[in-house]
Amino acid sequence: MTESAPAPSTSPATRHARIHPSILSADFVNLEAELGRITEADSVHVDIMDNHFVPNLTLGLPVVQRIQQVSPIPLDVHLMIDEPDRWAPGYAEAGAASVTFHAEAAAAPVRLARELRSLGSRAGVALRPATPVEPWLDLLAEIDLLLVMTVEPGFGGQAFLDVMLPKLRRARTAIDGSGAEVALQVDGGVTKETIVAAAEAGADVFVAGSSVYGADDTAAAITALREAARGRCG
Ligand SMILES: O=C(CO)[C@H](O)[C@H](O)COP(=O)(O)O
Repeated sequence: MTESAPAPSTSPATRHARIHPSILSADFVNLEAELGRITEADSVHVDIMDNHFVPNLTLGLPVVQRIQQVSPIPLDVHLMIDEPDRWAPGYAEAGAASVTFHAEAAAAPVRLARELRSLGSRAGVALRPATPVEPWLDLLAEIDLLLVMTVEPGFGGQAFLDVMLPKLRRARTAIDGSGAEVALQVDGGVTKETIVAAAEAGADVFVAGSSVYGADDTAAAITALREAARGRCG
């Protein structure tokens, strides 16, 4: 089993950009080799789509269990599925470092987050662009990761929605005020240009699909993202 990455710091002085390439943009026929292209990353972001919650279908638990066995870096699982209360614990049992479910889909999010933590994963909550962050700010102590989607979930290669920046700023202010150790993740349209505004708005974990896997030199792409965000997070 791959070791979990250390929990992100909430101190602005020590917070640093964490880059999570999304294998949604990888070659699904050669996943092990594709994982080997991103060993400089902090985690690999694994998008699970069920063709119900979003209009796309990707991987399921058996594939994630196998990825967990061969991945040189921790797994950051993002569940874009209905009924996460039923399915998410399986991904934690598989050894994922973090399991993020959608706020819009969970029936009992606090109970689910507690279950994921009890199974050894960090618990994340994801918000579609139109989902307000405010109801979740009282629950920060119950989660380890808040994912603000910067595209409509479902597909890679979309443009970053900069109208999400105020939501990120409000989330950052609340996280810093809460004292809770909660990573603030953005996903969708992250490039070495858009990462600057996202980092300045308070994000500290960046999911990047096309901008990493679309590059010939994935290591250089990861480094360029990290450098672009350096010193700006929070
Ligand atoms: O969750 C996702 C889509 O729902 C993907 O992780 C995201 O879109 C990454 O792809 P890109 O960086 O190309 O936008």
